[in-house]
Amino acid sequence: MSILIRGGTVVTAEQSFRSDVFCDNGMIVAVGDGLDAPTGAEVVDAGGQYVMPGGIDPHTHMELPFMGTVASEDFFSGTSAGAAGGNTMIIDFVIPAPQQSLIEAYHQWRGWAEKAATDYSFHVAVTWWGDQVKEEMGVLTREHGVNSFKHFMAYKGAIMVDDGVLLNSFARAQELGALCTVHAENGDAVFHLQKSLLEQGITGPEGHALSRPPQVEGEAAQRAIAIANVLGAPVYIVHVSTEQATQAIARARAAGHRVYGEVLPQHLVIDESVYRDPDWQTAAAYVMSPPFRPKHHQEALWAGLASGGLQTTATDHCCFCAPQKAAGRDNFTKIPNGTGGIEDRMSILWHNGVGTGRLTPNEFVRITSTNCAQIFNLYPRKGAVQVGADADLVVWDPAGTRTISAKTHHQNVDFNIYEGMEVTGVARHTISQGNLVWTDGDLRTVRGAGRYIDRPCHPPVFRAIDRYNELHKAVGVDREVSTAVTP
Ligand SMILES: NC(=O)NCCC(=O)O
Ligand SMILES: [Zn+2]
Ligand SMILES: [Zn+2]
Repeated sequence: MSILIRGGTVVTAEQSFRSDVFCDNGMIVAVGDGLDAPTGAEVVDAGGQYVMPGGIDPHTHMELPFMGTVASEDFFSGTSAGAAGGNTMIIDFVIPAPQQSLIEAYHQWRGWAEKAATDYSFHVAVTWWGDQVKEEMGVLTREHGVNSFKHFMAYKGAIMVDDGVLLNSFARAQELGALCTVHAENGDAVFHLQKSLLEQGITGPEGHALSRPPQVEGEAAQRAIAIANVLGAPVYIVHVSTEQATQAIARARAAGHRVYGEVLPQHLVIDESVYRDPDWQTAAAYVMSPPFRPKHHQEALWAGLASGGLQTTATDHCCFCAPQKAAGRDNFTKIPNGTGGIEDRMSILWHNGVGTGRLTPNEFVRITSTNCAQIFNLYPRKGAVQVGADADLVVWDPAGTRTISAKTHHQNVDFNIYEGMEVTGVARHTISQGNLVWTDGDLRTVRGAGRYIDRPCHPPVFRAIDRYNELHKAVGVDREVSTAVTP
């Protein structure tokens, strides 16, 4: 199938220019003015609209088994909802149970993801350590296109790892040319505070935020960065929600370290007051980790995105419906952690970022696709509008408006954390592999049309890091054998 996108303004991470874009056989084959539509080509009128790389969400959890239940959104419904919001790729997480083979878990997730409607890839979590894990990290990078590993510093007693595991895993990943990512919260501190709050009789969702104060994230982010620095390894902090973690990343980057930070739109626009909602079910619907914060943290996150100190935006899309959240009715530590939003990420960021002058349209592209593609070694196949790139595009209507609601969204969850927000900036058409999968409100995704995308190790930045580390490697002192002292 071929498709001509006519009359729009192409917006990339670097520049904006009037141009048509012609796609054939799943790829962009021409970018230029006045392109002709060959017979049979579909023509999309992009007059007055922006033609941008499709959004890439580097942090989702479709059908994740978690906290005694399974996330309600599966790979088909989730990637379809993503397409309705202008996304054309996700990077989800394989999360092996402690002691489970990483390869076995990887195949489990690959099976679940076969129903995805748009392209996808996987980070693999390291949830325990041993020779088997070390070996399997190598197999995943060499044979299965995995170039990033995830570490949870929280969820004590489940998938949390300690500093010893971080050191071993970061060192191994560095050897393989793979990037380590971390969920930065001090799990011991969270556990301690949870216990103490329950003892005080605080059992409601407000306890969730009280047990995970900003310092808990700031300390863990700083520790993960320090551990990475000790090894000369890069590190990527997922869902940065606080001023403290933002500053830790900025300090490290100013000192020349390769540290990356990801922000979720929900942390930019929703604050901690939601946990004090008098309705338990509403308050519980917002339970996610890290939790929503006092408002002033939002300004720090926006500043991080605008300054380039924070590079990517994701959703951590992990949906649980009200009956699932109800598992924590009497104890906030049992409320499944997670919120949705893959359908709304792009609109929330456009409306509150570009619409308020915090971001330029080019910066918007950078933080919704290009930086992610570069950091996780997908660029320029993804995250670019250029000949030879995949035809994964969004035709963005900067003046279009919609009101977000669970009544009209395509996400398989009964609540929308942005309920009632009216946003300007909407995906008018989404093109995945050269096919129109969302057009003027019509969702045309196909179950199973998504492809698993390999991500090779050793992206360019790793070659620079390897060179730097080689020039700065530890050198011992070559001493002459001493004859001065004889026993
Ligand atoms: N974020 C969240 O609350 N749930 C999903 C697991 C994680 O990313 O921590
Ligand atoms: Zn997390
Ligand atoms: Zn997550």
